[in-house]
Amino acid sequence: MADYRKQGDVAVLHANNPPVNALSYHVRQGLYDGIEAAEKDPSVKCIVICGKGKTFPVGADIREFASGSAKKFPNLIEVCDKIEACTKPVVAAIHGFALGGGLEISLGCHYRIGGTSCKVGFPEVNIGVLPGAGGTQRLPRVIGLKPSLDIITSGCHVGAKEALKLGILDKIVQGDVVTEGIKFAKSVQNQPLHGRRVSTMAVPDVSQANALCNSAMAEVKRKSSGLLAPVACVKSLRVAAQTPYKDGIKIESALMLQLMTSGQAKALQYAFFAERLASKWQVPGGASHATVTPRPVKSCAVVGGGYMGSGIVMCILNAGLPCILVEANQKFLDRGIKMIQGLYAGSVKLGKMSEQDAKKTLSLLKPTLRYEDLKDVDVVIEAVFEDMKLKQEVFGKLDKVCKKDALLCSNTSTLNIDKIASATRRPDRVMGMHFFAPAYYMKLLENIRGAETSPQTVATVTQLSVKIGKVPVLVGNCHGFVGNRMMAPYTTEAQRLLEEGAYPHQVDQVIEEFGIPIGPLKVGDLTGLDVSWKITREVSRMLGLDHTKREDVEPFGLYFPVRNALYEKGRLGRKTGAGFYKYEKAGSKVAIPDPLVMDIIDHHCREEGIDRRRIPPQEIYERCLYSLINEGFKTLEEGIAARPEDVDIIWLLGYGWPRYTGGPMHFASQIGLRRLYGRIEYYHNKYPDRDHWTPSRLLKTLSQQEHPVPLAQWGQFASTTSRL
Ligand SMILES: CC(C)(COP(=O)(O)OP(=O)(O)OC[C@H]1O[C@@H](n2cnc3c(N)ncnc32)[C@H](O)[C@@H]1OP(=O)(O)O)[C@@H](O)C(=O)NCCC(=O)NCCSC(=O)CC(=O)CCCCCCCCCCCCC(=O)O
Ligand SMILES: NC(=O)C1=CN([C@@H]2O[C@H](COP(=O)(O)OP(=O)(O)OC[C@H]3O[C@@H](n4cnc5c(N)ncnc54)[C@H](O)[C@@H]3O)[C@@H](O)[C@H]2O)C=CC1
Repeated sequence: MADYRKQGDVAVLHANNPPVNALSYHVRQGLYDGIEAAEKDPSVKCIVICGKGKTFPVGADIREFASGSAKKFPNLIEVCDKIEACTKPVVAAIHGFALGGGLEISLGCHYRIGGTSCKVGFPEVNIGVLPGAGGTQRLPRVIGLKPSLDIITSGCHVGAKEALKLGILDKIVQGDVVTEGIKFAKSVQNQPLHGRRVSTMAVPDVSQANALCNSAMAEVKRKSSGLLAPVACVKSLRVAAQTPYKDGIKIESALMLQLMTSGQAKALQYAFFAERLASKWQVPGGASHATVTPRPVKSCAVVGGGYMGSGIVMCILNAGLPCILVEANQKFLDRGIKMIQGLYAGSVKLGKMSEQDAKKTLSLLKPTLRYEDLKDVDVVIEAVFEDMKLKQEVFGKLDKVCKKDALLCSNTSTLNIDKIASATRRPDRVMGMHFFAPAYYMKLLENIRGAETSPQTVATVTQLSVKIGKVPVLVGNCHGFVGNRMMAPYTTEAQRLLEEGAYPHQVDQVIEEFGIPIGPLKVGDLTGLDVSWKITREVSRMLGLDHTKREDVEPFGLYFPVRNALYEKGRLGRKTGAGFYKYEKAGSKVAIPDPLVMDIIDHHCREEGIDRRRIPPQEIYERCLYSLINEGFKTLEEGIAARPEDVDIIWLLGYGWPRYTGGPMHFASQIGLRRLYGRIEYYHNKYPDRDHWTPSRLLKTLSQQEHPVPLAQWGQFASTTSRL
């Protein structure tokens, strides 16, 4: 797994473990043995380490953390030390990425050169660990403590130019990096190695170590409260400044071992792989990402340039695809274009994009009022108002004007995809593409497969989703799909708690302490109480209910008396400066608990004869989160979600669920399914009229197994009639 070849008097060691040359046991062994062989061979004068295929090694093999193989001899520390101790010059020739253990290997080398587009970094904090093969000890010795703190605690990638400026790279080379590495190695083969072994160097900005580390510690605690890895990184970097390498590495190892076995690291690593699994779809009948070829997409169109549509247009333009935007009238078209131009101007102002690139990107946009202009596009994404009649009208029109193999997609957040598709003569080429707001920023795409959607449509939409920078999750068709469906019991319970004894800030505090950045009632204020009021009215209408009658809507979980009372008083949320909270002024972000709201709630309870009680935080926590999780299990048992990992990715990327718990399903596995089922059954008995407390059959079955069933096997117990 590391190829050894000689080119004249240069030994070239290629890490060879496709696709990203992760440093699994055999690669480490190969590198270790290669250095030993080169050292022993008198004809070898210098050594080049590089990566086969598309990249230099991108780090330790994450899967080996759980299996324990990461510790097996030679572990990565031993490999890096072996390289550094070599008596012949060793040059790292970096192309693609040198991340984590890959960068550590290169810091063990005596020289580092990189291609113009290479990137380096320590992304370990993202998977709950630290650069534990000397990274926290060697990097500050090369570039100083301050930039090391930034790079290691942020996990960000550093481009070649910046890496050269910092001193991580000794040279940037054009052309083939291995050829250049060989040339470079020959040019230094007679240079003394004294001064090139990083572990022997001093940290340059050591005098400021305390001040730098104190401020970095305060910053990581503020930014990522509760996360173990960034704190351990700062601790380990402080040690680098204070102790010789041989002692520092021991402390780094001890911190690494603690992190490796932490629940946070397991959850974050689970999330890493779940995210990569998401785009690997399969549908009943067996067609899958591996068997179906997507159609090429050369151009797109978006119908409706409002809040969502304009963001969707930007995703398409950013991917370098031409996009037509259709609006209902000139006024709204102008508004949409202005919104898009404004966002690009903002990016230019912030230095995220050059003016020239913004201009070039915007030149791909073609605004129009004529549906006929869409006749040649490959994919249309509709983002008009959430109204079935209107969407059917739009799809009917699109079906007439678009070429027959064009795909027609809807950004609906709740509506029935099959009903929308029924307005066309091509239901096999209709799909949901549920973007999250703001669409240009949020990574998640919930792609909804209708009953007649063809596998090739799924393949094409999945490929397009990846091209526009999203993580696509394929789900089945039901009201709210997976994400919004699970949101419903969560927000319902949050509001019902208000009637029983809690106030908005008490509910939100519990949820925010759990790690969801904004509690459900603040979210209510953010989206607008008028919006949720209208949704309740529409859903009630669809179900043939009178939304003003408690007896009608309560059994369907559509009874929100506190929200209604606030709405009727014109408290529509942030935008009016008052909702579940008060705000300094309309549009302000800081939610302030409002005694007036507490009076409204108390008054409502008196009128209804409800004895308010003190609700313990644990009850708030369980009622909001466990009801949501129960619904997640229902999406699995019905085959709406294909895998628990998909449910988790939807909540991690779409709703701000804390990544260090892995997502609602992974979190459930950590609670223990038996215990979870017991609590859900308890609330079901207490609130038998609330359908969302009916325990999921899948959860019940899993909870009754003699031994806990690993999450990856839950699917074997779910429905055989997948609606995906
Ligand atoms: C690199 C990327 C940016 C590439 O992105 P992209 O091209 O989009 O491809 P992907 O789809 O992401 O990936 C393709 C494919 O590869 C898989 N993959 C990627 N990275 C890894 C990996 N690191 N390990 C395993 N597999 C990986 C990915 O899953 C895909 O496969 P698929 O899932 O089948 O589709 C991007 O991939 C990326 O960002 N990757 C992650 C990079 C990363 O996080 N690197 C850091 C890893 S952690 C690390 O390096 C740790 C260390 O620094 C130190 C380890 C020290 C160990 C020492 C332990 C011993 C200490 C104790 C001694 C004391 C003795 C005692 O007392 O016992
Ligand atoms: N707002 C949000 O946070 C999210 C909304 N969605 C969904 O996205 C869709 C759009 O929502 P928003 O962008 O928020 O609404 P919006 O009100 O901001 O924009 C809708 C746009 O559609 C245009 N429009 C209406 N009829 C049209 C027609 N016949 N032809 C062309 N354009 C037409 C309107 O002029 C308006 O600009 C809805 O289905 C909504 O459920 C999905 C995810 C999140």
